[in-house]
Amino acid sequence: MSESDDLFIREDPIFINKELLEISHLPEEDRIVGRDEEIGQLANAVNPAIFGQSPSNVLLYGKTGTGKSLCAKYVSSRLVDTAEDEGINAAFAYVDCAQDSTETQSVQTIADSVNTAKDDIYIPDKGISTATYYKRLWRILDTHYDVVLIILDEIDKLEDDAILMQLSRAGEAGKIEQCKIGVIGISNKIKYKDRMDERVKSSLCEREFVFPPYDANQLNEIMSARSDAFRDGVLEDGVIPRAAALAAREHGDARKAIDILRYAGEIAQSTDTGIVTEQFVIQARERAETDRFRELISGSTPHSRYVLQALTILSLNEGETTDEEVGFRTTHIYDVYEEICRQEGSDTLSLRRVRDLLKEHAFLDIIEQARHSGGSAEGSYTEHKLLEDPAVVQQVLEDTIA
Ligand SMILES: Nc1ncnc2c1ncn2[C@@H]1O[C@H](COP(=O)(O)OP(=O)(O)OP(=O)(O)O)[C@@H](O)[C@H]1O
Repeated sequence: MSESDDLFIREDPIFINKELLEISHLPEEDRIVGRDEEIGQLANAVNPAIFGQSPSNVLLYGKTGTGKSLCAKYVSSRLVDTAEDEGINAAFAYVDCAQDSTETQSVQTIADSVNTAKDDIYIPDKGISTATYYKRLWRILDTHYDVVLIILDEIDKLEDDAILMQLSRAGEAGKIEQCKIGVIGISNKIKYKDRMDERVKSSLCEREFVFPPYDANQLNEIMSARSDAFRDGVLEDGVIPRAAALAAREHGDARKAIDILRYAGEIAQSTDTGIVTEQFVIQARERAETDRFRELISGSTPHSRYVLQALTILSLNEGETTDEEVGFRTTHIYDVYEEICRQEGSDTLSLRRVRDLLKEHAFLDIIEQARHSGGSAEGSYTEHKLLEDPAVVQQVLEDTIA
């Protein structure tokens, strides 16, 4: 091959602005669709910050991909800009509590992200006590800011309420004198509040908003507003409506819709057709499902996966004989689980432990559990049902168990 021959493609044939479809991308206002009301309510709750007063603490609920994080970040960044116009020093910190689930990790992340001056206060990644992180955080807040918003995404993943207690009481307890703190908690679990300590609950849940799922039209609009991620003429007409319809069927998740669109583009890239077809959308949906599920079970132990595999085998076998989704009893799952352990050359856990593992899967919304009363002869029992497509679960488990 001579040097003038092109070994590489110099121009992406499909995407022209792919960042628009990255999940971390924060779209501008004109690309945020159908959330005017939620944005207005949230803005109203934190509005006092503009006058240097305490913003209300807010809890946002809603299923995944309903725009909670997006609206929280958008309103916070607008607040910071508007406050600045009014001569108020404001900032916001974003914590992904799934990643920073301990008190120390979350306080470190907050302190680090507000420590923009980096003059005399040093926030190391680790190596100092939780109490020292707090002390430095309070000092940064009082030295540099009038008001700070703290977004705690997936707040239900925090190991305990300790940081919530600290943040909600910092002013009263005299830890900070000048700076006001507002907390925006975000959760997918509507029951999260029930688990909260009473004192934390009363101060953190001053306002609560529920984000409803998107319908197919809204998903269509959300994706259309980003179709300039693609080169002109690359998207077949039916692609966005098809992706919207698929995502709407599964609880109106905008994240999934955007993932499907991006993957469909990537599939087109790899096939050299130069065009994104509806067929690619269908393949992309399978890939999006598989990826999401792989992430969901990535931290699970081998036995937790064996238990899930047992339920998957039962679901797949049952699917051959009936179209109805049926549940399976714990003892039934346990029998199959024992067989899997034998094949894997592993000891079995007790029935009670397996029951706990099933409960954990239910907590992650991988399965659904229902209690039944079998009448006087049988007593009551629990049935378990896969919420994910069994074929997807099987595919992922094959990859991870192997
Ligand atoms: N109304 C909208 N307009 C434009 N894009 C949106 C909208 N809602 C969500 N998105 C996009 O969908 C993706 C997921 O949204 P977001 O992270 O805000 O959802 P979430 O409700 O916080 O979900 P999770 O609980 O899983 O974090 C993001 O890429 C976001 O940009």
